[in-house]
Amino acid sequence: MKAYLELMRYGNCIMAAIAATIGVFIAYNILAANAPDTVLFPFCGSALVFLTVFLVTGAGNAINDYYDVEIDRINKPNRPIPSGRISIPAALYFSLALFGLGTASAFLINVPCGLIALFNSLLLIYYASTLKRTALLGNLTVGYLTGSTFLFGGAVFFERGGLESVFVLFLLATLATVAREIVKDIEDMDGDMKDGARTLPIVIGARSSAYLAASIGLVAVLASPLPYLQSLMSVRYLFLVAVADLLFAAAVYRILGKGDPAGSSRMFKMAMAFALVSFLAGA
Ligand SMILES: CC(C)=CCC/C(C)=C/CC/C(C)=C/CC/C(C)=C/COC[C@H](O)COP(=O)(O)O
Ligand SMILES: CC(C)=CCC/C(C)=C/CC/C(C)=C/CC/C(C)=C/COP(=O)(O)OP(=O)(O)O
Ligand SMILES: [Mg+2]
Repeated sequence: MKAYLELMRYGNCIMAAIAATIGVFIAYNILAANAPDTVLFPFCGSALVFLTVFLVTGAGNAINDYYDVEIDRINKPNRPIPSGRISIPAALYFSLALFGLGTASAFLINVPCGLIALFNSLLLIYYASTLKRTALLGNLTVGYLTGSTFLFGGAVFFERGGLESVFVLFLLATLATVAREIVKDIEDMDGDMKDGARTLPIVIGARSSAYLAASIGLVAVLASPLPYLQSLMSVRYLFLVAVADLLFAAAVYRILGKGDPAGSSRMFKMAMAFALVSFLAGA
């Protein structure tokens, strides 16, 4: 059981599910502010949103490790599949089962949510099998998928414009994730090169990739006041996201100043987690 939770990277699943639930809450706040007597908070829908994103994210992580087993034997040999704790066929069937359950639960919410979950599931499989080995396109894909958690939450109110209401959260999460994914590719250059992957650092070099990741990360920081300026978030958000911005700046320094991709990737993730807390507190 523990190995399967590790294969799912359940910490990421919880983060992603919380982000999607924040998307529901933000969209509800905006719609209820404009039509207080006609919008009811969807408790059941929120639970299904949390469950769907938890399952589909876990499926995406599992199928990723299924396709990455040869890279991970070099880069991350202690992961469940290369370490032999989970067999390759078991990992595949586990991932497909999670995709099926997650997509089914999304359709229980409404058709737009079901279609987003189905599209994201197919994209996660295509990313793991193909896209992740293409320069920048793989990074943009993971960025969209991570940012789409907010869109998925807003889609609960699809017919009332819920998607548009959370677009800026989608944008911030996508920018931050793309920056971190480029840094992760710098960290994984050895295994990726042996696997014949043509990631951005392999194509343009680690230093140029570091500058691009830093630039995208700093754009995300500069854009971070937007949810407050758009009245999506309270002033509490502003104070808390300032801490996240400092962590993003530290992540940028780690990769540009110290040439430490592993440390920068960890710092980016801490910044993203703290940014999520600021969304929660400010919503
Ligand atoms: C500037 C600003 C305010 C940015 C917003 C940042 C934000 C709120 C990001 C949300 C992040 C989120 C929804 C994360 C979900 C889980 C996750 C980490 C997804 C991406 O994972 C892909 C990654 O490659 C997994 O690798 P690892 O973390 O090393 O297992
Ligand atoms: C909104 C819905 C229904 C689903 C969203 C699903 C989400 C949040 C996806 C986020 C991105 C994600 C979890 C991608 C999974 C694939 C993955 C682990 C990408 C990074 O893989 P590698 O580039 O191989 O790096 P690793 O070394 O971490 O394996
Ligand atoms: Mg991988």
